[in-house]
Amino acid sequence: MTTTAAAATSTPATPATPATPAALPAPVPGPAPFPPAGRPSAPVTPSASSGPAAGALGSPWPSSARPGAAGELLIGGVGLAEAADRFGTPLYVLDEDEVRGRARAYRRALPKAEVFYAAKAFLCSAMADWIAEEGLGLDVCSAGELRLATAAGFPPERILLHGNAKTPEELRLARRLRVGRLVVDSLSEIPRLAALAVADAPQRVLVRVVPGVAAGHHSAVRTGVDGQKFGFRIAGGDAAEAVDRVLAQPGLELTGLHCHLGSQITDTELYRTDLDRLVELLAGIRDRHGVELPELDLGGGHGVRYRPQDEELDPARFAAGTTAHLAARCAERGLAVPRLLVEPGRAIAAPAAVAVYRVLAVKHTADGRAYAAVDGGMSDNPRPALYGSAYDVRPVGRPTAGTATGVFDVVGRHCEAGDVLVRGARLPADLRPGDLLAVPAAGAYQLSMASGYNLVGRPPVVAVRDGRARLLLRRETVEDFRAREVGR
Ligand SMILES: Cc1ncc(COP(=O)(O)O)c(C=O)c1O
Ligand SMILES: N[C@@H](CCCC[NH3+])C(=O)O
Repeated sequence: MTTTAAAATSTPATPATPATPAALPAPVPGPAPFPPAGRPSAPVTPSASSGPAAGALGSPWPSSARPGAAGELLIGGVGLAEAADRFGTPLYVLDEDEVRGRARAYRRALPKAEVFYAAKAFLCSAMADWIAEEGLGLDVCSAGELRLATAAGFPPERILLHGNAKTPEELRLARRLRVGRLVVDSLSEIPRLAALAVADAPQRVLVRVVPGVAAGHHSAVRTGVDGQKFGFRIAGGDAAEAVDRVLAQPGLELTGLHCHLGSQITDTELYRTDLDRLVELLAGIRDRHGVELPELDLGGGHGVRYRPQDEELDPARFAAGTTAHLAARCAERGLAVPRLLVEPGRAIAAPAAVAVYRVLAVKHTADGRAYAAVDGGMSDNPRPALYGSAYDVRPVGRPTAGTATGVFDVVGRHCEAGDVLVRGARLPADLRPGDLLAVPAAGAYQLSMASGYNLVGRPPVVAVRDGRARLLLRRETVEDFRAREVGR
């Protein structure tokens, strides 16, 4: 076993690795000094592009992605290698136009619906600004998300608050800020919320229900089924009871039902099955209480491509299928068609970011395996370790055309054998320390679930647009951790 490319003949590679030992590793630069927070930085000069038009790389890369000279990859007109040198690695590069374009696509596809971006996918003040400017609402599920959004100026009436365990403070805060809608998830919160109601402004609420539809990429995110903590089951009558109790509270205005099936769903048929059950419940509520609820929230869960071969859920197809199906079912049951609400998170944020890592070590083992160890890992992207999620990866910053390739596991730097970011990646066989690797579809549930493991620190986020890069979030340092230490 060696730790350089010199012994790469043991790589399960095609064809054989060049016999010459790798050049000395390129120096690994430390983080560059940060420009003042909140102000656009000087433009990063776009490298001369030799590649085809925008979108040339196709999904899962942002549509602005295009190859530049000498192996550079441009996102939003900014070279990733250049950004890595300037801001350090690991680095998350967020394409503002991709976020805005995806938000707009939802509004176009669902012009009569209300679209809420699910903040849990990734939230910072700039993201809240873009979402607000594109006319979407915001789905939050904690006081933290709520405070960040409103501090950034997001209009509270366009916010919807979720949570299976809302604290009394969260309920009070939501009322004080006059949050537009609140999704009820347990019987005990109904009287607590009603007690906070203000006479002139009843709180609009939806009741979260469980239709018994299994959907989502992993059991941990399947929330449309029995036997998990969210919502009220339709089967068995839990949902009907919750509706009864909300309707009995004069301070609460029940506007509709909410259902979130799960996450990373690519089959639109599942939403139609969901609608069948929701419309039956709406009809039951009409029959029992004489009220027709005006809103139906189908949650989020729209799947994206992590690799070129993956399926994705097309918002336009989703929109066409669900609106037609809802109208047909409502007509059958003699119901007025409720307004749709949707809460996509991943589908707006994931494809907009690319994670950039620097290779710190390359290891070829006598049993024919090859590992590329990078400077990030499960602390910035826990998804592979949590769900076995698969990703694409490509080298950036040096020409690779015509280079022999080998199969590598791209591993993180954390002290767990399960800290593997990408399994079985095809990368240049002469991959060496100092090389840069880019991982697309990095914008959702990576930084929002990032941790302080091993005190490595969470990476910075740089927004790119029109050839300019600006730092949104600086790198977390050990000083941030030490600042929280108030005793010893
Ligand atoms: C209630 C609710 N709404 C919306 C979302 C957003 O889901 P996704 O990012 O898969 O669209 C989630 C998370 O899965 C959720 O729990
Ligand atoms: N964290 C999950 C998605 C959870 C969505 C929240 N309800 C993932 O990365 O796939």
